[in-house]
Amino acid sequence: MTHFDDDDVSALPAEAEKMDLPRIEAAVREILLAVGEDPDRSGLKDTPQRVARAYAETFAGLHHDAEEILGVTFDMDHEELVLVKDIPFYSTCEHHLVPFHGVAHVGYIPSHDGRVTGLSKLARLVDVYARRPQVQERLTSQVADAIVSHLKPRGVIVVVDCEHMCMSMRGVRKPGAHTVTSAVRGQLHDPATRAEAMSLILGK
Ligand SMILES: Nc1nc2c(ncn2[C@@H]2O[C@H](COP(=O)(O)OP(=O)(O)OP(=O)(O)O)[C@@H](O)[C@H]2O)c(=O)[nH]1
Ligand SMILES: [Zn+2]
Repeated sequence: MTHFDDDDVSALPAEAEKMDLPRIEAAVREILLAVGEDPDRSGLKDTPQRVARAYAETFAGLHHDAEEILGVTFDMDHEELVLVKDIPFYSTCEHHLVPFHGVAHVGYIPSHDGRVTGLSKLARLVDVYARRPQVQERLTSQVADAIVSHLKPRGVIVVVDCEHMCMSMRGVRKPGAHTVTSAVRGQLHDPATRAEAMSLILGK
């Protein structure tokens, strides 16, 4: 089995320290054997190590939480909708361990005391939950609920639009099919407020 030397370690994401990379390597080697491949042929010899390194990145969100991202807020006199749309992300379907990917639109109406977060933090929050074995519905509600817990906003809307590789490349084989999920909290349940947010999300 390949092991990580000093050069490899410097290329690893920090989260790798919390993962058992040799165990991932051993498992990948087993999968290659099980499907009828020769894991010792030259093209595959470094693959278990590469996959372990890639998984450290793909599943890095397991070792982060919303508090790290939304723990610091600042005051701003803005009590109306803040929306970051078209946040691209990649996640991993927990049923088949293949990617699903697309965009998230994340909006909230700040609390009366003006607790606001940096715009980039909304995109980082999406990644914290995307970089895990996931289903799209849970990803959507986790992002909304993290914003509710940490920013105490008056309302939240999260809309996620994805293509699932497990539906495109195998199984039902419907490339191009999109799955759209939404999570709405607080004042964004109000039809007019929700309609305004949706028109901003859908507007080009
Ligand atoms: N609700 C939901 N379902 C998902 C998600 N990602 C994948 N799936 C579905 O999970 C289901 C798993 O169904 P199973 O019948 O257990 O597995 P399968 O035989 O591989 O199913 P097929 O994909 O239909 O071949 C499939 O219908 C997938 O489309 C997701 O994010 N949310
Ligand atoms: Zn799947």
